[in-house]
Amino acid sequence: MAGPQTQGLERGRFGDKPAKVLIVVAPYYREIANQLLHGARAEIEAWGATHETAEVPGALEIAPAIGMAARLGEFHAFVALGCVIRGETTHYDTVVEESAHGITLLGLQGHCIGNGILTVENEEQARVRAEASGQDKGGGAAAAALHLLQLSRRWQRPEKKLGFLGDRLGAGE
Ligand SMILES: Nc1c(NC[C@H](O)[C@H](O)[C@H](O)CO)[nH]c(=O)[nH]c1=O
Ligand SMILES: CC(=O)[C@@H](O)COP(=O)(O)O
Repeated sequence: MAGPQTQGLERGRFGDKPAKVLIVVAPYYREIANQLLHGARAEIEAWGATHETAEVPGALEIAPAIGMAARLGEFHAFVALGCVIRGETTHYDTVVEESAHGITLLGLQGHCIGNGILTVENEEQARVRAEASGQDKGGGAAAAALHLLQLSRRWQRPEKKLGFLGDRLGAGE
């Protein structure tokens, strides 16, 4: 399993209805993006979930794209993939901070999102972190998103599924 081994949460299939994951990738550095995608897709499939992929121009567009897709209600979890490499100006700081901030805001709205946007000094640092056979940050981001989905499903109260009837029956009190 990619990423930190979260205690008590193992890869679990999501019942008979596989989870549907949207990967939003910014292929600003195409080869790095491909490595991240490879790791993320392998991890999602290991969880018994399905995936679709959407490309955006750069890391700053990832959170807006996820926000648009989340409003469709078609996907259960999201994975953000990209690579930001420091240049000569302070633009790096803007791209790094705002791309992460946008993802955090969406997560705080209850969306299950894993952040696999690399923020590095050079392409070698990116390569080591992107390779599925290396640090596999793409797989780690996918695992994080699916852990959040697993938690959300664990915490869903049965009466919530019953709706009005559950409230009337006082379930869960
Ligand atoms: N420098 C990098 C960027 N910059 C582009 C921005 O993300 C954005 O697409 C642009 O400002 C238009 O809104 N993006 C990356 O993903 N990686 C970089 O290193
Ligand atoms: C992360 C960036 O925005 C950076 O690649 C842009 O490079 P520069 O700061 O040299 O314009």
